[in-house]
Amino acid sequence: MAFSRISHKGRGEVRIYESTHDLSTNLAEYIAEISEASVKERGVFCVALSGGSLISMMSKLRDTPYSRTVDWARWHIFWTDERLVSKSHSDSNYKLAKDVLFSKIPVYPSYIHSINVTVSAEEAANRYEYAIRQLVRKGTVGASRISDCPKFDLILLGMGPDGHVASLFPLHRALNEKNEWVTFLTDSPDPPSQRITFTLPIAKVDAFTLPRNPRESYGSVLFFFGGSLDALLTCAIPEWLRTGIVNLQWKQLQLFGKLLLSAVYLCTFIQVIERIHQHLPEQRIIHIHSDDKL
Ligand SMILES: O=C1O[C@H](COP(=O)(O)O)[C@@H](O)[C@H](O)[C@H]1O
Repeated sequence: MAFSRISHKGRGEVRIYESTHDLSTNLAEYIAEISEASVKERGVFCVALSGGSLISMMSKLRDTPYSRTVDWARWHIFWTDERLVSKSHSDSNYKLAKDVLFSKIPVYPSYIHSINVTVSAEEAANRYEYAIRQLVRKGTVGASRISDCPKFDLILLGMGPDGHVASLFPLHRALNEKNEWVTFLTDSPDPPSQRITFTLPIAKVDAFTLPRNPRESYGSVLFFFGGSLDALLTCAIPEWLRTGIVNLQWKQLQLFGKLLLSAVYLCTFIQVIERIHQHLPEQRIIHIHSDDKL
């Protein structure tokens, strides 16, 4: 299987695959290995999943040998984020994972820890955090040795085209949440607007993908605060101001704005990465970032 590795000074590595097929084959193998090791060590395997393209990349787990060899009855499944829609809605991360995976493999229904979407987003976040706290207390979910955080055996995160992971969006205030494990959004930049998400202290990042198209990504700085600066700049400057300025001035303003935003992003990025690195060796988190987004 062809893939190249980039190591990050003992802080995990990036694997770049030549095809989605190779990536999903290797991902299934990796998940099965971590599951086996966790069950051996702790008697259970606690995995947190995002929604999106990640789920189809996990679909090889339904096939042999995994359908027979994985100890499915020991799996506890969590969601890194959820959209506040009914569980039968096509936007539901729960529905996606259930349709593609969990209706096809013998996991215990009571070990599927989905997010309650019948209450307000705030209430749903509080209840989910409470449920996780109870499981940490019982020892089902591991506890961090260095922070007041749960330690899942594995967290699998996709990444949206704008660089969002779980429902943590670039520059959104949910990124500043330091105390809660789970928070909520009522103004998600991507619909649906109401979402529940793991916060940055839990959804730490240990793989760094360097986007291959520098024009779109503005280099590695935008790994987490990803996306197009043009789009962000357009959001940041009100319409009345943009239309009130002649084209030439607008070009200069764009350049100035880009420089300013780049500086702000760089500072914020460094801070976030420093914070993430404080916790890195503790928890396995895999980022899936497919190139066709770039
Ligand atoms: O909105 C979401 O998007 C991200 C990324 O999805 P992808 O299809 O672009 O990989 C997903 O990880 C997250 O769970 C979901 O709520």
